[in-house]
Amino acid sequence: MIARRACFSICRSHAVLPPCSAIFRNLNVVPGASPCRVAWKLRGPELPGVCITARFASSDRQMGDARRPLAVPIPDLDKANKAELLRALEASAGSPFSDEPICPAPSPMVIVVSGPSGVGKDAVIKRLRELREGLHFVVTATSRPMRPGEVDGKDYFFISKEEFLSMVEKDELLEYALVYGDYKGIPKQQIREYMAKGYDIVLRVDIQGAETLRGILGKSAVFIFVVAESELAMVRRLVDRKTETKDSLLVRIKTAREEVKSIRHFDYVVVNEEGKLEDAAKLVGSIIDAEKAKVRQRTAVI
Ligand SMILES: Nc1ncnc2c1ncn2[C@@H]1O[C@H](COP(=O)(O)OP(=O)(O)OP(=O)(O)O)[C@@H](O)[C@H]1O
Repeated sequence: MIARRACFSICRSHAVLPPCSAIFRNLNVVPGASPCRVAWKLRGPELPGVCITARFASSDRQMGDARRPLAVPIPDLDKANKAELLRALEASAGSPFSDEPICPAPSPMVIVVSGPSGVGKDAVIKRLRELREGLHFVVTATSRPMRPGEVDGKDYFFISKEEFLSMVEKDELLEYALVYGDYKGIPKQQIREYMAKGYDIVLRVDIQGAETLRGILGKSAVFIFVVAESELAMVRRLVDRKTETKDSLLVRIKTAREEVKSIRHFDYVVVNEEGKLEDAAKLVGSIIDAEKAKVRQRTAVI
């Protein structure tokens, strides 16, 4: 490969040919042989991969006949062996075929998942986690008490109000808010660390958090709004979850009615229908795939 590149760059530099007789001598090729035949000799096993093609394009120009088409025989497609055919095609195309990727790998992206309380954001994310690799789900820091079944460091980092405020002071949070009396915030360090490792980042925030993040990240992140198929379904889920008091339930329902209006600020909406959690999680996965296939990628810098 190195030899190929070196040779190709010599050709591109339009090096004057007389010194090439020395090159020919080293390569055991008789100067004066027809360009085409020399090309074939040099592509033999003694010099695997050396690109002669481009050099002869240059040699032709040096000979003052740039318009003369290169006489490179392309063997019959159905008879030639593949390696021979590729070499002939390379010769005719004028430069070696690169096996470098045509498009660079997409850079890690930030996906913000939001929606009213009780629509199933956590449930969708949990399923997506099982379905897809290469995603890092940022663990939010919160000052709220742990719910039964939750695990510190997995569901949230459960910290005291004082610890939370100290993180705010040190500018260690990308975004934070006081939600229903408790602090919730996104640690920056975690995002940086995982983006550096090539992971896509999923942030799960409430509507207020999504608004703040839109101000910080703008178009550099993808914003997905999760909803239930109806208000009734959303309230049922909240009731069935049995995590709220009567009062907090009412606050969440009133807030949710307002929050649905902000749907227009998002890039995508995912309807998480009753009993169709799998479909909702897969749809989020498809959105990520579609974003990765975009010609103009979003590039978030945290
Ligand atoms: N598609 C679905 N069908 C039926 N139940 C669901 C579905 N999605 C989620 N749920 C259930 O609805 C309840 C609320 O879901 P979840 O806790 O994920 O909501 P959330 O949007 O994260 O809420 P919050 O913002 O209050 O934390 C949970 O008990 C969950 O198991």
